[in-house]
Amino acid sequence: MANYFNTLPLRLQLQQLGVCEFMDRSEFNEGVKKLLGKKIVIVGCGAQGLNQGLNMRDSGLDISYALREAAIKEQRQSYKNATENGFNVGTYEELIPTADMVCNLTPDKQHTSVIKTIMPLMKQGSTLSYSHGFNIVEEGMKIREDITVIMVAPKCPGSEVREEYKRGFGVPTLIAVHPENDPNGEGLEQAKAYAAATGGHRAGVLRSSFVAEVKSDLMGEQTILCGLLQTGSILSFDKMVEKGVEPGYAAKLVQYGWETITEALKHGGITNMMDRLSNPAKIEAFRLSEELKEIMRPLFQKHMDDIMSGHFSKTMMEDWANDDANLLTWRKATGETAFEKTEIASDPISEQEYFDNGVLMIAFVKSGVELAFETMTEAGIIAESAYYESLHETPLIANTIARKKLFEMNRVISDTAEYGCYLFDHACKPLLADFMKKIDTNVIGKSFGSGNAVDNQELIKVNAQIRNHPVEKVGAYLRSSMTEMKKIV
Ligand SMILES: NC(=O)C1=CN([C@@H]2O[C@H](COP(=O)(O)OP(=O)(O)OC[C@H]3O[C@@H](n4cnc5c(N)ncnc54)[C@H](OP(=O)(O)O)[C@@H]3O)[C@@H](O)[C@H]2O)C=CC1
Ligand SMILES: CC[C@](O)(C(C)=O)C(=O)O
Ligand SMILES: [Mg+2]
Ligand SMILES: [Mg+2]
Repeated sequence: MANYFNTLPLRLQLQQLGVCEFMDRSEFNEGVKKLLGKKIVIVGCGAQGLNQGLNMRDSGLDISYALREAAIKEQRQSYKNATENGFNVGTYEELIPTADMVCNLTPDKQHTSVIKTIMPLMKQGSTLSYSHGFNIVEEGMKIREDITVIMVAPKCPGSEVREEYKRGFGVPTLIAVHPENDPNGEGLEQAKAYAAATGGHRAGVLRSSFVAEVKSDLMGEQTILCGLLQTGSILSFDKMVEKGVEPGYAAKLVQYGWETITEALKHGGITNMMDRLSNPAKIEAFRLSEELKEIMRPLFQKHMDDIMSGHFSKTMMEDWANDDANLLTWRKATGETAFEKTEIASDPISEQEYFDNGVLMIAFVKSGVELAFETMTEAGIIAESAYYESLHETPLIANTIARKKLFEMNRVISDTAEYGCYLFDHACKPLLADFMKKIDTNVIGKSFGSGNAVDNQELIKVNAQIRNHPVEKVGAYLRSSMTEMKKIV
């Protein structure tokens, strides 16, 4: 097999990268009707498998799980996930042959072996679904011509796919039909019904492509969503402790700080997050963010370039072949960091204090969201897709850190995302060494200071630059359709 994207002429590469149509809510008026009564078998009951299955069953669909025999025999966590939630569980041979749709929700590393095992069992004219484009695009997997191949990709960790659904909302979702596999022309209608079944239509659905999804997803997860939140967590915590802030307080400010400050982002963009600061603190956060953008831009561009060329995928697949040696080493090292090992203080921190004492964290979020958006759109990814993959998903990742720090984030995200997160973190921390030397507790751990007096012209200029960033423009438009979005903090 060869990287599918790299086999395309530039004309088609740009065409597939540019597939991105925001789908009006009225396009989902049929709801799940297209899949009602169909046998849907999910392979893999992990972060996405379990939570998508719960949502789809609650939406009225016939869901069961086909697990590998070892998982059933040893009653592994995936088996417990499925059976403890009352789902029918069987082997591939028992369930795949009668399935109308098979959802491959196993780890990306396993896709080629899983598809080779289940494809011969799939009935003529059935449908195969993915939630990430890696196997089709980066590995170039070929699927039997009679099988329809679709993608329904939540721009969200599996746990929050379920939590937002239970709140009566959903998560932004990219849907796609593989152009090489749509024999009956039914792929899009099936993908729409699947997205509605997960609740995605309540947050926003983009008609995308396998290429556009995989290239944007890899970039978002490696940079702003996981990589920079990991780097920012560790650097912010270490700086506070170095400067004498009580470690338990420092750990709590970071663990819950991302969720609190990005809740403001989720509802009102970078503008609203920055408006939660005093004028002097806002100007300082803006200054820090501009400096961070200048330092990190080459790294963001390198990650985008390596994703586009296939170099990232090649590097990660070399680790797959080496029994995930790097992934497991880096996962262990993350668990050994002082931030991860420090017990949080019991004293409460007010919602506003997370803003007042977290100016540096706000600068990290602003710089990372803007840089990821700018780098993706410069590389041909369309603004709506870049928004979902940067600004909107950051709070959803922050929710996982609030639960159990970086351990929880790296547990819930895919192994692919976790690997990319560590790659970024290892490169970014030394890049920010000189920047962090100048950081003091006035921007992380203690209040930036009282008073609100600033120079009018400077404030007007800063406010204009914040409000006029293109991510704010497309965000205001996309959030206007998120009428069921709920408060979390
Ligand atoms: N995690 C996330 O939030 C997101 C993930 N995705 C995509 O969703 C897909 C699933 O990822 P994710 O939910 O993180 O996966 P998880 O690692 O959480 O779960 C994988 C599941 O697959 C099973 N599994 C592992 N190896 C094999 C194998 N060789 N054969 C059969 N089953 C196997 C595991 O069960 P057991 O080991 O017990 O057999 C487990 O149930 C990926 O394509 C990912 O890129 C997309 C968006 C977000
Ligand atoms: C951010 C990581 C992710 O892409 C996701 C939750 O969307 C993943 O692969 O886990
Ligand atoms: Mg993602
Ligand atoms: Mg991903």
